[in-house]
Amino acid sequence: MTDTPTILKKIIARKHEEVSEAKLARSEAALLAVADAQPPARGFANALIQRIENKQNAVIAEIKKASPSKGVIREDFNPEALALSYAKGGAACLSVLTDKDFFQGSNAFMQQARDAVALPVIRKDFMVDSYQITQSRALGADCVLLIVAALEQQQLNDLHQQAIALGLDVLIEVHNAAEMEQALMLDNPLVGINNRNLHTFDVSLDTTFELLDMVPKGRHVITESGIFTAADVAAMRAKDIYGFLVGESFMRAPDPGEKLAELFREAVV
Ligand SMILES: O=C(O)c1ccccc1NCC(=O)[C@H](O)[C@H](O)COP(=O)(O)O
Repeated sequence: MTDTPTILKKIIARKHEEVSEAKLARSEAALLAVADAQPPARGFANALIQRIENKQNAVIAEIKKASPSKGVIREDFNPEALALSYAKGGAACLSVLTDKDFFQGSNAFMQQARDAVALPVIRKDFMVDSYQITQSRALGADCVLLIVAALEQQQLNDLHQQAIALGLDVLIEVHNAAEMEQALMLDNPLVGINNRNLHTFDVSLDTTFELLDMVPKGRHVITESGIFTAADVAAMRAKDIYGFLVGESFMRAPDPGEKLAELFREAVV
């Protein structure tokens, strides 16, 4: 594990408590039976890669009510309506925050969004235990996020292997060069570069630009956080980055899907 920022430490500590509580309510074996009965996942990575390889914008549109850095972002919050709006606006995939204590999310939000549209969905949460991977599949997620800063290398390997075995795709998230090296040890097509510094909450798109050269052919970059303008999108596209994960900018707009279409249409160069 790299130097863990305070907020991440707090979130991780809470996640361990949540997992212990959840295990008392339902065993992992019981959850596995539910996971095994799920229909095949929707192909999160494929939906992105098809677009990226054609130099088309591949947008993961995020459903996020609140965050530790910004507090409440959107009062008028209906996951089903937001998913429909994003599908209409041209999203490739959805991201739904399921963490309750720090993001005011819920597992039900993810299921409501997924049921409303045909788009693949990533369960956006902080994975620290195999229980959560099984739980994600049981809840109907198509992909999970693994944050390198939150895991030891062995845990990262194990959770990744488990997710793939369950039919889930994985987005591996990094913030710096050391984490990128750790991420690249795994055979995984999607690498998320998060532009948000979790120590200070500062956001700099330079994080993506600085780490880009480390990414070998065959891996696909998703730039995460801090995309607000058509110029931001154009700057990424100029560096051959076509994968985007965007939350706040859409969530603050009256019609998030319309905002998506506007931001990414204008930016096509
Ligand atoms: O958003 C936060 O404040 C935050 C704090 C601590 C850990 C993670 C955090 N955000 C999760 C995300 O990765 C973003 O929701 C996602 O990249 C979208 O970012 P944005 O477009 O800036 O909302």
